[in-house]
Amino acid sequence: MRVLKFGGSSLADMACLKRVRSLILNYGGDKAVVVLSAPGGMTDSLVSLVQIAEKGDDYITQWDAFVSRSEGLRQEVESEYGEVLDWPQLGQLREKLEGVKLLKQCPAAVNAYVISFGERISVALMVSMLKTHNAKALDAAACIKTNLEHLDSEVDLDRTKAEVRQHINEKDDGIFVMTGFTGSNAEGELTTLGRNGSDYSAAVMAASLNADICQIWTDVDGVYSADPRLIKKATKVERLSYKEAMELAYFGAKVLHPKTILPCAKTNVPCEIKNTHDPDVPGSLISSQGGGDEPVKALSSLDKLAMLTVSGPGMKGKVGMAARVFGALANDKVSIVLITQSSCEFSISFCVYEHDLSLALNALESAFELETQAGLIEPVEVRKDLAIVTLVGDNMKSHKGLAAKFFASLSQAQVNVVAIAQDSTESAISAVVSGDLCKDAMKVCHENFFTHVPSIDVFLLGCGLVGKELIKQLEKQQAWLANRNIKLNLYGVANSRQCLLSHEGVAFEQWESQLKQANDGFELNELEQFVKRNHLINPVIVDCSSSEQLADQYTDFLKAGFHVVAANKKANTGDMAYYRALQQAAQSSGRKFLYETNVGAGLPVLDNLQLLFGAGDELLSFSGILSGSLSYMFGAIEDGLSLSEATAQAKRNGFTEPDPRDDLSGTDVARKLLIIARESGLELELSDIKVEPVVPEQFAAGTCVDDFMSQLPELDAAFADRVQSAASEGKKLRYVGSIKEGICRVGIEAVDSEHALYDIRDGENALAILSQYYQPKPFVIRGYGAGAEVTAAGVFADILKTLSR
Ligand SMILES: NC(=O)C1=CN([C@@H]2O[C@H](COP(=O)(O)OP(=O)(O)OC[C@H]3O[C@@H](n4cnc5c(N)ncnc54)[C@H](OP(=O)(O)O)[C@@H]3O)[C@@H](O)[C@H]2O)C=CC1
Ligand SMILES: N[C@@H](CC=O)C(=O)O
Repeated sequence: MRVLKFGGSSLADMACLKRVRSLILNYGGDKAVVVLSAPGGMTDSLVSLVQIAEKGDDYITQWDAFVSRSEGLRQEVESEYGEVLDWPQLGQLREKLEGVKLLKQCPAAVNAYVISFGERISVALMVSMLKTHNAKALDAAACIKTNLEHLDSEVDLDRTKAEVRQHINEKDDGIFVMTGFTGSNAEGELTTLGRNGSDYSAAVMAASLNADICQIWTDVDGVYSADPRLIKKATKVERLSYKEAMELAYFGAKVLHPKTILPCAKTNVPCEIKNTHDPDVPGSLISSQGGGDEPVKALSSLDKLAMLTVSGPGMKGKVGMAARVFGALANDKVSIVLITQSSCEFSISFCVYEHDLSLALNALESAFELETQAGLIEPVEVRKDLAIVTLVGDNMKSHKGLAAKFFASLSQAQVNVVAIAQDSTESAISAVVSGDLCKDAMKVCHENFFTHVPSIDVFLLGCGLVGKELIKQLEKQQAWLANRNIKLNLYGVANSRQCLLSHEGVAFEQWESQLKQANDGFELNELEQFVKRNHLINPVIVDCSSSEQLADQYTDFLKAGFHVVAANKKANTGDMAYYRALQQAAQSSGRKFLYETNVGAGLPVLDNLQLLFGAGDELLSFSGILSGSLSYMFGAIEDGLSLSEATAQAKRNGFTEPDPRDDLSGTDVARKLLIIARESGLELELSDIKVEPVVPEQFAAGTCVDDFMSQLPELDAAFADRVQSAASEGKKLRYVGSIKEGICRVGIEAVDSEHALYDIRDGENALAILSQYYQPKPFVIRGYGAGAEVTAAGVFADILKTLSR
């Protein structure tokens, strides 16, 4: 014997009904009980008719639509399969609705009658469609026995078993078609099993008949690792235990009615979820064996919850307080979703559905009226808009560290945990979180437990030389990233005037033209809204501008939950208080502030220094060439170029700062030296760095870049003389930064062929770090220290570092 249940979406129209007919014939075998829901959307129409009638309003438009849909289905069936017998009496239904309208109220028994009408229509249609196969209608009211409640009633399994066996005996073959969602009480009155209760009807029938299987046919392939509407990457779970299925159904897996599993579990009947539209795809099988070694099977979430906390001195050590709290709620039929209690017994917190909140508050108010007056119980504390995220898996008990991973994931998603609960069998861990963060929590947990494809969500500010090259590299590396299971999305690009944000991700081939059409410039608020709306969990602001105004906002970026990756050196060379504030903001927000390219462009300078200092090393002294453009220019001048020609060439090569005066004034090198000094623990300001500029200070002041470049030839002769005079002594000029005994200097040095920096030219940087661990020979880093490619590559590497803990 098999039990097959078809939901409303599988019965929505004639095409669906015909598909279900053939599924019954293919999957039902010789002997099957088929349980049917109402045609999709029909129960909603009936509920709405009751609501309109209860207000005493005219419902004729809705009624006509209901009749036309029902009669339309009947005509279609009759034209192909002959007369539909036992067609439900629409006239009687109308009479009931008229009564409701007149009285402006709908007794529960009448309500049950009206809202269960759709199932009767489905059964009448299907029995007719299967009359050639001798299908018989089975009266659910005669079989399924419930408690006295008319709505949302509970099935009495023992009585039902006895009744079912009266109607179907072991020897009977054939197809029995039964209405889902309904039963009858001890008074013989019609009852309903709660919305979507047809699954429950099917499970009860399967249990009563000790069926071989209970198949729930629906519009999805099975139970998913998370709700696929929330998590696009959710995957089907092929095998589950009854317990896993129950936890999932209870905590929000919409594919299963929470009450469905218990009857099957009690009688050890396997339950299979199958897709009506894709029957060949294997479904999810729920059985006592469960299956699979994975410690975590799925994640579920439940929203629209409120948490109530009952507390006060009268709670402590008082026997029976919990019983009174929950007794009061049970009396008023408030369902409790989750409970936690503090170990000091001072308070009990629990979650209820928001629609039950006022009922719960009233119940508690009357139960504890006297204690509240006496100050023994505090007024009940309420938190609304909450959700529960639950991790489910029978094998969790044999794996350590899953709870830690769960809570680390929530923290990674910047989600605060309001309360937690774990069942003693360790097959479910739940966290109560703010409702608006539920999707973020689900996304990160799903990523960490199932897909293992972490995402990085980039917003690029500044798309000049370095920024543009970065976009090229991001595009080029997409396949490399995909191979390593990393999803790197570029969600926004901005220049100083415009900001392009795209929900689908900025198209690599079109970003320039699209940015041109964007209206306003970058605003942090807008970016925050964008991240919220799109539930992005690893947002990174990448600053490839040289804007001071952006650098001043980094602490706000970090506090707003963004990682910050900066090629821009202005933030780290602001005043010392801001430098400290940045480190502090990164630490307290749990977000990263990364700026490897601030010194040596793509060379691994700062990372190495931080690791060395972290391991207890101390800087003794530093000396090096820190400017790629000056390294290039000084070499080019040795080869015969003038200062102005060499500067223009360095600019064309992308080695100079956006304003080359920053290089020639020594400011850019001073900034880098200051950053090295600060990283090594010196508390200095930019003004503390002693700077000898390449060009006189007054020469650079006041003019714009173009004027400066056109006036620069005035200095060519004097500079050529200086280079020449060094050469006559066998020396070369190098622009060197040094730290000795806490004093930082940058300036031109003439070095001979024995000097380590003699050969450093063509854009190369060289850094010699003499430290406690690296002496008497220093730790040396050498390589190209400027240029769009190496810098963008360094920025890219920083972006990838946001994934590491
Ligand atoms: N070149 C190199 O080798 C290295 C450079 N760097 C650093 O990289 C940064 C970028 O250099 P580079 O690419 O040459 O500079 P560019 O001048 O080529 O590009 C700067 C970009 O920043 C944009 N921008 C300016 N202000 C803002 C703002 N408020 N909001 C958003 N965008 C803004 C500009 O927009 P618009 O066009 O509208 O002005 C432009 O797109 C600099 O800070 C530099 O010090 C670091 C290491 C090495
Ligand atoms: N202008 C800078 C670029 C890197 O920071 C340089 O020349 O080194």
